[in-house]
Amino acid sequence: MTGTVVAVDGPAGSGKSSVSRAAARRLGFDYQDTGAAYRAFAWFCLQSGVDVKNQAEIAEAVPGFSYTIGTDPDGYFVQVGGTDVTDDIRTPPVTSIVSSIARVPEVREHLIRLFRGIIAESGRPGIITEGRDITTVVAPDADVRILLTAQPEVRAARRAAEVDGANHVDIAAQLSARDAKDSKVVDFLNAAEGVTTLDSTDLDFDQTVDAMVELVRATIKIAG
Ligand SMILES: Nc1ncnc2c1ncn2[C@@H]1O[C@H](COP(=O)(O)OP(=O)(O)OP(=O)(O)O)[C@@H](O)[C@H]1O
Ligand SMILES: Nc1ccn([C@@H]2O[C@H](COP(=O)(O)O)[C@@H](O)[C@H]2O)c(=O)n1
Repeated sequence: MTGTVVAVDGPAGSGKSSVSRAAARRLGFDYQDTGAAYRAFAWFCLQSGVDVKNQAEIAEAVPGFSYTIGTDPDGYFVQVGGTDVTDDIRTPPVTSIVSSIARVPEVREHLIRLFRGIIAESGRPGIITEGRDITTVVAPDADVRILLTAQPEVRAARRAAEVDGANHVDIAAQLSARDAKDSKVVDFLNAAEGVTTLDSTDLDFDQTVDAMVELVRATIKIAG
């Protein structure tokens, strides 16, 4: 039986992966990073010589995509056909094409089925799944639905702090370009009905994790 399902959406760099993973660890839940699947498929297309400007070619590559993700927050990994791609999917060549790949309907249909299967098969008391369309498309009936956001300049500053010598202006432009492209496919900038907005602009990392954990615990208490 599926436990508590938590859906988290938000723009690039809003803290979806890091905060969701830390909250899952605290709650003893599984954690599913759906952006990793789109990135892994983009990596697979590059490796397979698919013309990433050709939607038909991208769609034809879908059946050959074999994907595994670790949902233990302490055992995160991403594999494509047995190859570990956990780090490779975060590199600029993948990040620069992932939005074009993610807008192909056959890709979305395939991955959404896969995400729902992973949620259904979770053996833990709950699972936090994060991405762009989790609260609205993948798991609209989730027990807890959160839009995690932060002001664009704050998101860019946090991302820039991850990389030595990063150019803050370039990073802000990249985040905003990706959000503009992605938000043509799904709306993750506005909270859908019933979705709670968690704005971390003025919160530090631990305060944001505390707020997410509290939202989940409050729901479990009401339900139980
Ligand atoms: N409230 C916060 N205070 C300070 N830093 C934070 C906070 N939330 C997240 N961060 C940091 O911001 C950076 C971006 O977070 P993260 O990678 O989790 O975002 P994301 O939404 O998953 O991004 P993307 O969509 O690009 O994958 C990380 O370095 C993370 O530690
Ligand atoms: N539910 C989702 C999740 C992700 N995407 C696309 O994947 C890209 C990478 O996501 P990250 O969270 O790892 O940054 C993102 O830019 C989207 O193009 C998606 O469409 N739906």
